[in-house]
Amino acid sequence: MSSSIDAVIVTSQSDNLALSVNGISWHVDDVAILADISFSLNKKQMLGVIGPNGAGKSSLLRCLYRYITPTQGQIRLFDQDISQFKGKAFATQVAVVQQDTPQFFDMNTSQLVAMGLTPHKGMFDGHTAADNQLINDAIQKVGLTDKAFLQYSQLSGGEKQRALIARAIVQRPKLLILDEPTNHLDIRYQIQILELVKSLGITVIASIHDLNLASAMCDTLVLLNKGRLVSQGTPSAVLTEAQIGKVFEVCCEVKPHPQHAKPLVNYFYGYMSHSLSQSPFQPSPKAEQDSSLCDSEVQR
Ligand SMILES: Nc1ncnc2c1ncn2[C@@H]1O[C@H](COP(=O)(O)OP(=O)(O)OP(=O)(O)O)[C@@H](O)[C@H]1O
Repeated sequence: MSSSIDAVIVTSQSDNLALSVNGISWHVDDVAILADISFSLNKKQMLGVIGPNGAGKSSLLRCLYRYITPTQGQIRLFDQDISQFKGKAFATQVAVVQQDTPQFFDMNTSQLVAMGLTPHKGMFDGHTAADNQLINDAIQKVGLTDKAFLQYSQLSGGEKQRALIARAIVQRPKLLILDEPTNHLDIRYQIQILELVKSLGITVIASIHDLNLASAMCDTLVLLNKGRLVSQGTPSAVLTEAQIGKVFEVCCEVKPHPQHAKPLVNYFYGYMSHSLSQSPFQPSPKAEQDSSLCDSEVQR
């Protein structure tokens, strides 16, 4: 009796799983860029990948979208090993907005966004009215309607980024992977673009440097350091003062955000890691009074 109930529960959990990463490592010349990383992600959740420069965020995302093949371990997407997907089938499931936007496409914004239709089309298929509607809607969602017929090369860095996100929207993936999508964006578009991708109702994985943005927008976070997974869980579980202090070597306090109550990180200036040069700032009086605000290894 109890075993049949267990079986039902196990089935429903795996049905809800978008991605499972099991013990992946990636070595280059015997150097472990990623080491023994495991985590899972439910469907329609937004996962933020965070960590300092060089932590392995882009390398992990590249494994997920098959740009690189892990040396060890397995990645399953919608309960299928990602290595078993045919190229076009994978492109109907997964869209990617990479960190380094290509500087030159000899096409205008609308033509670039239309490229998102490619995995869904045969070689001689033209655009239908519904396709054109999809393209125009995506361009409007990222705020580029007035730049729809401007050459891609003439867009600003942030506009290029938004055009590439519109292309990914048109691709209608089940999983959207974004490598530092907010890199070139001003604060309005950082919030707007992440709210937009969240509103698509699909599974999203994004590497994000801004911990407060990651906290506000993501359901779950993966914290990497030196190629290893330090922590995975809700923003409250991952973004603790101790963990941020240790991994990023900064001094901070974490409080509930006044609007959404998820962690809000306030950084203190004047505390430097031993490896860095003298800070131009003095420790804040509040931080100085309360030594618990700083990890002892970080505090001078
Ligand atoms: N093809 C490669 N060959 C050798 N080393 C590599 C390669 N790709 C990445 N690395 C190294 O792996 C480490 C992790 O790089 P990665 O780009 O994944 O980090 P990241 O967390 O995305 O960093 P950032 O926040 O600076 O973008 C870095 O030290 C990088 O130099």
